[in-house]
Amino acid sequence: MDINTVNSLPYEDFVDVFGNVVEKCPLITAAVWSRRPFGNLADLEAAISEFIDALPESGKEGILRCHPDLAGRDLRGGTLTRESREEQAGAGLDALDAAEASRVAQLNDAYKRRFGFPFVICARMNDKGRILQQLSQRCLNEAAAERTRGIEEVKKICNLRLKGLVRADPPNKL
Ligand SMILES: NC(=O)NC1=NC(=O)NC1=O
Repeated sequence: MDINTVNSLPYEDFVDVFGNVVEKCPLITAAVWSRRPFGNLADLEAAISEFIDALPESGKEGILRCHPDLAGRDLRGGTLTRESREEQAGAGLDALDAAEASRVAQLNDAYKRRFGFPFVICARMNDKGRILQQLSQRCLNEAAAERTRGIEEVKKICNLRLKGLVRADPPNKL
């Protein structure tokens, strides 16, 4: 779809298409719809980013809490969203051996106990080795730093999901 088509979508279709670009946060999509027309994909990305940045810390933590654990209950139970399932499988998180699965679960729990929100990373930009390394390393950070970093990862996930939906190049004028 090109940006002209995006701009022409009625509200319901816009939310149907873009409602999960931020995992389980269709509110963000519903909010930025009124910012149309978007000049290009970067404008749409910027509108989402600006909405997120304007949230209070509690709102940012809420976005992080909407994310399923990596290699967690939702993956095991088959209740991941399509996007999340593809992302986690792409990083090999659906093929962990028992030791890896146990380590990820233990680190995810430790991370959540420490910060009160889950570890979030853009799975498509990492493989399982780096995700495990980041998970153990980021457990040691301060909460404010992890809230910021988690939101940065949310934006990376969002941008990749948007790129799968909207053609970045300007529509052909010819
Ligand atoms: N906790 C997470 O980081 N979840 C996820 N990262 C992704 O890239 N997809 C997810 O579901």
